[in-house]
Amino acid sequence: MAERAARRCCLGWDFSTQQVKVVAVDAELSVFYEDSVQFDRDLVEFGTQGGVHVHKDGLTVTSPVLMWVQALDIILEKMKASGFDFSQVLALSGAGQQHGSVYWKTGASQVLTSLSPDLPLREQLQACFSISNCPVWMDSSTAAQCRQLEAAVGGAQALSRLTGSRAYERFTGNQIAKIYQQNPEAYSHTERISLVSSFAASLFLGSYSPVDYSDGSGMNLLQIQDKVWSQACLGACAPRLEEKLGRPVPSCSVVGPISSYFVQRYGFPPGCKVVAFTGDNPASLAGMRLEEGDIAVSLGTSDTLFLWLQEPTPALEGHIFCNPVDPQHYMALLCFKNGSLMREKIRDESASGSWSEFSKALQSTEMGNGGNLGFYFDVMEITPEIIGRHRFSAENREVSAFPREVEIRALIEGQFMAKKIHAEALGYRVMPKTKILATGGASHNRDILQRWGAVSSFSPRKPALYSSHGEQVQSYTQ
Ligand SMILES: O=C(CO)[C@@H](O)[C@H](O)CF
Repeated sequence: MAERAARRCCLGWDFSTQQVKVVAVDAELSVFYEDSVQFDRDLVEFGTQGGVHVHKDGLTVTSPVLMWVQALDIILEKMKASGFDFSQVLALSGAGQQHGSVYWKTGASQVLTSLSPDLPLREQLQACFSISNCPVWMDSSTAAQCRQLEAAVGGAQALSRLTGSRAYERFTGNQIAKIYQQNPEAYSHTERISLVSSFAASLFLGSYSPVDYSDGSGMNLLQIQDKVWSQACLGACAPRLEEKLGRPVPSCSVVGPISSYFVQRYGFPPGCKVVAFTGDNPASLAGMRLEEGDIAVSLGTSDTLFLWLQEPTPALEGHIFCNPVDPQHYMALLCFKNGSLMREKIRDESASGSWSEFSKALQSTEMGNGGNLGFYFDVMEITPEIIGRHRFSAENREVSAFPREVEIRALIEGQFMAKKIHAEALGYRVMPKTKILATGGASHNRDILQRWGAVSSFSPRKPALYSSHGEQVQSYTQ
């Protein structure tokens, strides 16, 4: 076989809710390799749905940490089997679903630093976690811990000024507090707590990687102005927490060279740099090269709307994170939990599980949906905190059902109107030069995007709308 031309590159990793994905990017920023492991499809023994387990209480949501570890084993073996030349990898970094937390058992660091290159990660890390099922961002079971934290620091607004957000159930500090309160023995046997992003970086580093400022802003623990842990918040959540978290670092930090495990097992060069991983949304802001005044919409498992800010403007709704690109700046974010999983449910119910049927329904109905409005929250929504499906006819009467085409348009228009209304309530404004950039799985569906463009073009300043490929999407007026 002809020798493959050497192609120096960097690897980008995404440890998201539903999959682990890798892309290889060369010096011309061309993606020449990508692969993914879908948890539900490729790791069926873990029995997840959408990559998670929703517990019987309907509020607790977790994912098995060993599923994430094994997914990495699988994807690296697939790369190796495909003949991927790891020796050309100069550096790697990545993203993780925000707010999720991983609990390393006392003694795990010794295992992590002395991995045998003859064995997969899962086999060696099997006994390294004090909590097997990690709380993830879809969890909403920590309302009590949220109230305790807000009370400890002087209320919701005070907490928002300090950490960029009032207390949110999915935020890591409240999740740690719940584990300390309900499973004190596991907490006492935990020597390190990582976010999903820093957990992934730790696997490549062969030691504990620090939390970065940007993803650390999603914990209700980091003072976003000073970039240090808030002693008041740490103390309100759990004892001796700071020693389990380590010191946070700027999101663009090189945290060290790749572990010898990957050099010997896969052929990475010993000098391959590991750059701090960060949260999926901060990574999207960085990857999309968002500029001041632009707005990004990420249509993923969750839908998020975010933008670059020079100054923090903490409020009681939405979040302010440290900026992943410029540590002196910030980013604002609104999160909508009923994102792609909600769209997939309506697709299955009203379009026979087919995206092309879904698109046809959007094409066959008018903008404004004849005055019919719908809001669909099958799981407890974050923005705002509400659950259930709520449909209203043109006569403003609540109805129990819509015809299937009307239902599909009501879902999409309702999701985008909610984003616009909540964003404007926080002061986000479409400016003359505003670009709206779309990313995430659903952004590949032009029919969905064009409805977002139509909704956002309600404003007099008709912003330019771009897909995840960077192409401008002409938003129909229908
Ligand atoms: O909770 C969120 C952001 O605050 C979600 O967008 C998660 O990051 C999705 F993984």
